Amino acid sequence: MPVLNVLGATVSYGGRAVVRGVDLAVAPGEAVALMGANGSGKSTLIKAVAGLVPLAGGTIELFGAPQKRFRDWKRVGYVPQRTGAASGVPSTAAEVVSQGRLAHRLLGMPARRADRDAVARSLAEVGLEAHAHCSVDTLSGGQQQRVLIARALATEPDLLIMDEPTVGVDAETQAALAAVVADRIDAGCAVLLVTHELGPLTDRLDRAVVLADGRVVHDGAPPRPVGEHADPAHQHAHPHANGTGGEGTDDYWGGR
Ligand SMILES: Nc1ncnc2c1ncn2[C@@H]1O[C@H](COP(=O)(O)OP(=O)(O)OP(=O)(O)O)[C@@H](O)[C@H]1O
Repeated sequence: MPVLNVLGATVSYGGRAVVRGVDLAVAPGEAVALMGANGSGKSTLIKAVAGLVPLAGGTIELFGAPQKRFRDWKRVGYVPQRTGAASGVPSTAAEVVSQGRLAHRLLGMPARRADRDAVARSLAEVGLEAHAHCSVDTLSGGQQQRVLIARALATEPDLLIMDEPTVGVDAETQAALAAVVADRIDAGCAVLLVTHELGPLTDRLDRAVVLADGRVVHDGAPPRPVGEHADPAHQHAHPHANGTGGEGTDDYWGGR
């Protein structure tokens, strides 16, 4: 049974469909990259999976349950895109990461030792144990991004959904975070990762799903960086940018 099964999903903003009839299944322990040009609908699709935007059509099942009836959100960790962890309300890194434990706690009950341990462990995993009691608005953008990753890890999810989690994070830290996620994959956690770059987690990906204009145009082997795409300094051309070639096109996918 897939941990995630998206069938014919359509999402519209103001009557404009930006995700159009997407099918996407993720098996237990599978690591899937969701790729495609800017504006192709990647973030919108995973927000729909996380229950943050409604479907205009199709269905989403989580762990075999229709999303509408799904209540076991502690099995799902979500790292949003580059919003920053600072909310305007002063919160420490540990407080933000504690949000990842809310679904584990009984209503109105204080954090138990298991909750506190999970928060401390997750902060350590992203290398921020020394910053636990710092207000997140005093942290750098990359550190704030790591706080959001720690929050999702603290959930101890069986499905980890991440929207470009390492944007603004330096290469060394990206490699460390990839190792943390790889450990979770080894422990049986499924991963759905929105990414533009073939980063240090590439070797651990089982599949890549590519969207173009809200539709799936590839579902299969992850791309292998070849030629100029292998160069980290290469600027990927996006179809939206110049009307030709780019990620999510036949050009990028070797003329399939
Ligand atoms: N809240 C919103 N209201 C209206 N339109 C939106 C909203 N969010 C996204 N869109 C539009 O929906 C389309 C898909 O956006 P989405 O953010 O899902 O793309 P993406 O593939 O994640 O892009 P990127 O790689 O730039 O993050 C875009 O045209 C975007 O402008």
